Amino acid sequence: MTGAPATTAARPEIAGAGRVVVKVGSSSLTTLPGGLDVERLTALVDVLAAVRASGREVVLVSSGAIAAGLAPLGIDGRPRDLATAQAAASVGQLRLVQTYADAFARHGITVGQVLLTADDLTRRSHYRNAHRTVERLLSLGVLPIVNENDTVATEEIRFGDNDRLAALVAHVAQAGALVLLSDVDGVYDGDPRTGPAQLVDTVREPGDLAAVSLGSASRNGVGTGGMATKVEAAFIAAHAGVPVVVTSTPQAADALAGNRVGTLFGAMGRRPSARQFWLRYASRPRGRLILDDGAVTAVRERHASLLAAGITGIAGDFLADDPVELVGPDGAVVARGLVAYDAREMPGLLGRKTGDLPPEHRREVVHRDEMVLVGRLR
Ligand SMILES: Nc1ncnc2c1ncn2[C@@H]1O[C@H](COP(=O)(O)OP(=O)(O)O)[C@@H](O)[C@H]1O
Ligand SMILES: N[C@@H](CCC(=O)OP(=O)(O)O)C(=O)O
Repeated sequence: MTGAPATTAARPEIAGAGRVVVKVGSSSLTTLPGGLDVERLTALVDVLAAVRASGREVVLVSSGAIAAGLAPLGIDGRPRDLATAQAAASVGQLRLVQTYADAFARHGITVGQVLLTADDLTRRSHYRNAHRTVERLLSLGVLPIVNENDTVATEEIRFGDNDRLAALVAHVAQAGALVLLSDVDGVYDGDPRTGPAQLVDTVREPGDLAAVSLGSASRNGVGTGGMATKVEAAFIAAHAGVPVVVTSTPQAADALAGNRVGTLFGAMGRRPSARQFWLRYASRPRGRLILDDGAVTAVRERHASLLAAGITGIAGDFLADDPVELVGPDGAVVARGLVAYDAREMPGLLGRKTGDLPPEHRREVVHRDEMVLVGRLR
């Protein structure tokens, strides 16, 4: 059931998206003293149920597990230590999905819980698995509700914020649009809490936000990233060819109908292959290859494969097929790619011309098809 009806909406790229990922932040689902705000959650469910009834598919990325666990545990304010946050998430996630399940059931919609750790998207095989699961849930008519698996995620392996998770899910789910819902109705040219600010209507390229200052998270202290993580997530999705609207939760229906609310980030590139997207945004590099100036130019300007002759050093304990960063002599990251050798094989290859190497080592160190250039997002 993909494919929304033809539209005359102000933002046809959103209205016409047959599959949408909607992300809602903690600040929209919880009350100031902590605990779930069932009324606001139910209002959002009603909107999403109507979107489903119009024949579109919906994947919901919902924050709120930690915030929803605070009141039942008698904890005041967002916990600073990981173990307490994990305990709160354990209690809160259950309440969160149970409340969603009940509210969606009133519309005859079955929900499925999908809890992801960063490893599920940073490892290529797991990434494919996440894609298959979401696809199957949708084909069965289930509405997937995604969150980070906070109870097991440790500091080092966290996504950190659900905005970025939502951008990755939009790609994993091959969505046509992403809507990021929060307590503020769009991106302003300055933090609206600290003074008068103007809503940005549309962002077509990163330069459109060059002069914008993006402050910290919301007033009630339950959100994590503030507008900065939303903008970064919006750019990730937009660069992957997925248009994004950043707006407030009460404007969800308008945003999904393609009406002119919030801030639209137009698609900023063709949809990359799953492998390219994963390499660029989701993979976790296991090491670094240091390139000389000639290799930087060859990789960046001619999109050439990386040969041993242009590598001056390595760092990290990677294995063949692991993702690594390609960095210039100044330490700036130029590209990411899948390396063709184990780190322990590399010292004997560095700086040597391909013809001088033994036959088993005459292949590229990183093939151009296994490489993506890394530019600045904004
Ligand atoms: N330039 C800006 N435009 C809009 N909002 C901003 C900006 N800078 C900071 N903010 C703040 O970001 C907050 C939203 O982020 P956050 O609290 O993380 O939300 P959520 O919990 O919904 O993910 C808003 O309350 C807003 O005050
Ligand atoms: N996974 C965490 C949410 C982390 C997060 O990004 O929160 P938010 O900034 O409110 O979207 C939770 O469910 O509490």
